[in-house]
Amino acid sequence: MVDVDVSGALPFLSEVEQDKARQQALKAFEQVKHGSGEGAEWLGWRTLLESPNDAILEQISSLAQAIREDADVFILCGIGGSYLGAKAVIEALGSFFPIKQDLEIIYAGHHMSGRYMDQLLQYISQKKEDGSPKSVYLNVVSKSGTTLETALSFRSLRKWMIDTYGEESANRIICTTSKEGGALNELIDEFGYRKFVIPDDIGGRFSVLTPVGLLPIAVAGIDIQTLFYGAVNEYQALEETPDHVIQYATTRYALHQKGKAIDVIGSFKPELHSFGNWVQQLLGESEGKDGKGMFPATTSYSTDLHSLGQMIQNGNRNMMETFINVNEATSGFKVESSEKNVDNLNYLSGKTFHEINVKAYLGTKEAHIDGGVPVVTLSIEKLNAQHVGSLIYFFELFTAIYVYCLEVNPFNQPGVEAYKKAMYQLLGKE
Ligand SMILES: O=P(O)(O)OC[C@H]1O[C@H](O)[C@H](O)[C@@H](O)[C@@H]1O
Repeated sequence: MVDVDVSGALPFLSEVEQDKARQQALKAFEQVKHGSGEGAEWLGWRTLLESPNDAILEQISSLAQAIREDADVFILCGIGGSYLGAKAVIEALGSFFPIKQDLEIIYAGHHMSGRYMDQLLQYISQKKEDGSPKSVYLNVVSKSGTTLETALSFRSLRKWMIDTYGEESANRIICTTSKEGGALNELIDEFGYRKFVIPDDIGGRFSVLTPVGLLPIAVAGIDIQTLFYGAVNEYQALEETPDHVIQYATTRYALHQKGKAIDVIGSFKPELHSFGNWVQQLLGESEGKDGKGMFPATTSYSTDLHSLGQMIQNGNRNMMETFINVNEATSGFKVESSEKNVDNLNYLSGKTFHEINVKAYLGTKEAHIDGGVPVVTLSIEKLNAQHVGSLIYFFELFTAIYVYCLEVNPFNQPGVEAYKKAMYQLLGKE
């Protein structure tokens, strides 16, 4: 289970403030549980875990295995909830550097850089060392099937696939979209592409445990059954004993009520950087409505202590901080001893980087609390598929509960349309 430590935030709140917020969080949890809150038609991310569909997990795993055996490159074409969850898990559990001979995952469709597309097409067109062409698979993910960034990139990539593989391209293109509607479904009908469905009752940012996230994650070689059942376990545990998630929601809500406007969400594990980006969308699109919500700012430590650390320590006191910790070391890499000790680092000889990093976390936490930043720490035991699955569901449930505390519908994102409207007008779309 995800562990929650709010002791670094409590000194900033009175008992009365905590009690009031706790009542609100308990009420919000009941709304989620009984589907009685606004937007309750979007609770499919819970039903998914209540009654797991092993057949779909199996189907995704075996397709992923076949792709892994044949592919050199797997392109995930999507934006927002259609790629952030997969990227988060792949980076959390994968390798920092490409492993030779291993399949390469490339992201596309998440911006409109022509230079990126140009270079991507050149890159996948390059021959392998033995002179043979690269084997490329393309997974386009779009719930609406109409998102401009994704659709534009898919148009170019699909053309490249057809030019390169001819009719066989149909076996190499996999579409993940809604059951019906959208341009993507028309292409699927016309060209017979393989299709995975995003359930109607699950919004993009809550969709990582559907084929949206699971196919790319499985293609990356991660055990999706373990990931999924890690989430199922967390779901079951929190239905029984929601104390941890309620504590975090209570604290964050009480701090927001006191004027905190930014939640700096950081980890001392750089492999969790993209996980922070996933949390950023999950919270940002859920809570940022009606003039309410905290800005979710993702940081990666200790890197950002050398850029944002000053701001967090002494800047405007309008922020709180959420640390995401992993208790167990992910490597035993050690500081070696040096005979001459010119760099004066021998006092650290024999220690692991993990041990030093833990001290950096503890020191940072202490300093930030002293500097007036309330701190909450969320911890998982190990960085593996099971615990990352737990963390995913923890954040999903937390988001729903916390946003209901604000009396906001967590599941829509009406504001995102504003820029699209203005952009399409400028582009002359009919
Ligand atoms: O999956 P799609 O329909 O392409 O949507 C991709 C993303 O774009 C939108 O503008 C939404 O704000 C996001 O919530 C969504 O995840």
